This record gives sequence, C-alpha cells and structure tokens, in this order.
Amino acid sequence: MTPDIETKRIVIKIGSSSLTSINGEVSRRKLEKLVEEVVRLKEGGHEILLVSSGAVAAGYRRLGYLTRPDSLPERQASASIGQGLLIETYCDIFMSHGYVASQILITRDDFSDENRYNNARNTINVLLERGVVPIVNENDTISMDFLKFGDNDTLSAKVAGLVDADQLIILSDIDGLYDADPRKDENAKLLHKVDEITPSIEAAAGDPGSANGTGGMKSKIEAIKIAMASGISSFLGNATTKDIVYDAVHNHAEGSYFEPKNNIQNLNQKKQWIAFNSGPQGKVTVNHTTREAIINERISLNPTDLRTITGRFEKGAVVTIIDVKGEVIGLGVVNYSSEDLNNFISKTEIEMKNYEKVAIENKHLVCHLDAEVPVNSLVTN
Ligand SMILES: Nc1ncnc2c1ncn2[C@@H]1O[C@H](COP(=O)(O)OP(=O)(O)O)[C@@H](O)[C@H]1O
Ligand SMILES: N[C@@H](CCC(=O)OP(=O)(O)O)C(=O)O
Repeated sequence: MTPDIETKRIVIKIGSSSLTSINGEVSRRKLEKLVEEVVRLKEGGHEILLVSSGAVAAGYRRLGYLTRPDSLPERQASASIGQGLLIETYCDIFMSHGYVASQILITRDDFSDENRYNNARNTINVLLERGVVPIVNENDTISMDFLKFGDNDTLSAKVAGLVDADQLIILSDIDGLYDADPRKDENAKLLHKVDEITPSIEAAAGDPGSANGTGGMKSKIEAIKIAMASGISSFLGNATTKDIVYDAVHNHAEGSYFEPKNNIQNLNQKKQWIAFNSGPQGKVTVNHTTREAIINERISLNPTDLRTITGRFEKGAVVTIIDVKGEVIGLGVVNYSSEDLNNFISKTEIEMKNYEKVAIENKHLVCHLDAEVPVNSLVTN
C-alpha cells in the first residue's frame, strides 16, 4: 500500500509513565491505546518502529519492591522481569490486530562499534520491510551504568538516525515542551513550533515529572538536538491525548513540533555514526587560522596544522577536532595513530615540512572534517 503522506518511516518513543501504572505494573489499557494508533498508521502504509521504556517500571513490583529501586543491580533485575512482561503484552495486542511485533535490545556498545551498528540497521530494515513492528529498548539487564544510554530519549533519536526515519515522535505524560518547567512556573507556555534549540530552551528543560520517568525534559531536548542535526523532524506530545500519533504525523496535533533548519543537510549514515555514536577516542588541537579554514573552506588537516594531541588512538579512529580555546569544531577519522602524530609534532620545523610534503604527495592527510555538524548540535558520547 502507498503511504497516505510523505512521512513514511516513523519512530515512536514512549516513556515508562505512559505504559505502566503508578504501582509498578504493565497497563494493558495504555498499551492497547498505543497499539491501536500504530495499527492505524500501518494501515495507511507507514513503517513504524517503537522505542518503548517501561521494563524497570513494569518489573519492580514482582521483585517485591513497593517503589522503583535505586541500586543498579535491583533495577537490572526489575528490568529482566518487566521487559518480558512488556513484550508479551505488546505481541499479544499486536497479534489481535493481525500484526507481528519483535523485540530488539540494544546497548551503547552496539552503537559505538560500526560493524554492529550497520548490522543492527540491516536487521531492522528487514523487519520493517516485511511489515513487522520492531520494539526497541536498552538492554538494561546487562548494560553497565557508565556505559548506558541511560534514557530512551537519546536512544530513540539515535535509532531514528540509524533507520533513516522521516519523523521521531516522543510521547510523554505532558502536552509538549513548555518555555519553563510547568511544575515550577504556572505561567509556563507550550511551544508549538521550535526551529532551534537555544540556550534558553535548554535552561527551561527540567527533570522527570514522575517517580517512573528517568530523563525528564532535559534528555528529550538532547534527543531532539540529535534528530534535528540528522535532518529528522520531531514531535513531542502527550501519550494520553486521543489520536495523538495520527495527528502528529498529519501535522495538526496539540504538542511541540521541531523542524530541522533548511540549511542542515541530512547527514549520511557514515557521518551520523561518526557524529553521534562513534565515541571519539582522542582530540587534536588546531590553531585559530586553521579553525577558520576548516569551517569556511572545508580544508583537510595537514600534519603541520596540529598543535597538540590528546588520548591514545589507532589509525582509523574518530577524534574530536578542537581549537586552541578548547571549542569543538567537529569530528574526523584520522589517518595516523596518536603515537605517530605525537612523534610528528615533536619534530623540528624543517623535518616537519619534509614529512608533510610526503604526506600531501601521498594524499595521506591527518583527517577531514567528517562530521560537519553545527557546533551547538554536536553531541559526543
Ligand atoms: N520545560 C518543560 N516542559 C515540559 N515538561 C517539563 C519541562 N521541564 C521539566 N518537565 C517535566 O518532564 C516530564 C517528562 O519527562 P519524564 O518524566 O522523564 O517522562 P517520560 O517517562 O515520558 O520519559 C514532565 O512530566 C514534566 O514535569
Ligand atoms: N530502559 C529503561 C527506560 C529508561 C527511560 O528512558 O525511561 P523513560 O524516561 O520513562 O522513557 C526501562 O525500560 O525501564
């Protein structure tokens, strides 16, 4: 079936409080509402991928806790119970509508390894093309605290980039983004359309609203920054509003729309991986003149452009390119290891010139600016 509008592939992220009851159980009623909305879009020809939170919130009660536990092992044990319950309920409801759903559990490591990243995309593409609804969550039970995405908002934006989605819809327990935290400021106003995440928007975004939420508005804004920099439109709205998903796709929902700027080109898959997932392994510093040339003339870095090298990395690693003031210019894949580059910058000027001549003749420059993401949108691990 041909999609009824241009927005074909959609990633929908839904938070814990919108799927579970306050006392820690899967709410079948809430899942039914979401699935009915997804089915309506599927019948219109859209491909839908869900990023669903709720594993911890759905599991802690059965472990014997009255509230969401604080320690990592207790939360991981809760997720181990809750994830199964969630997927069982999703699959059952989707099946009653004639659709197959599948489970995908991802760790941050899977995204920082380029082969695993590409492998995840190929698998998800097969599922989407064959009409399945993949349901993604972080693999909470085995993710180490310091290596976690931590919140599914960021995960959903990265997944939207991974599958080249047309739209990211984030459903929460609030009508959208307000210009101040609505719990603290009763005059806070809903922002219907946002073209740029300014510092004042970042300052307005506060912490979670319920005991079951994790990232709050802060992590939603971080996620939307990634989506915008990847050229993906986003929408933020209330999961309980009638027809919210259908209306969000058709541009007339009550909530906040975030449109990437026209001058932001869709980053290709390789650049998205470099910008948002690679986790740079070191830094190279360049002087002010080189900074200007990198940004304005898109020059590649010559060995003599380098001032300092930080970190240990091998040839082929992703590094952050910064200027002498420490400001990030972008990211690039290096043609030399940190050891080679450190050896090089310790040479005399004449030795350097000779070395550089050979490097240029062999087209073996230090690196290009591979992730041409506007500096204020650049999110590194
Ligand atoms: N500027 C803001 N606009 C809207 N909501 C905000 C803002 N700042 C903080 N919040 C809070 O963020 C909460 C949503 O985040 P969270 O509790 O993590 O939900 P979820 O479980 O859906 O991810 C809202 O309930 C609201 O109280
Ligand atoms: N992966 C965790 C969810 C983490 C998370 O981001 O939660 P939420 O803020 O409710 O979207 C879980 O399934 O419990």
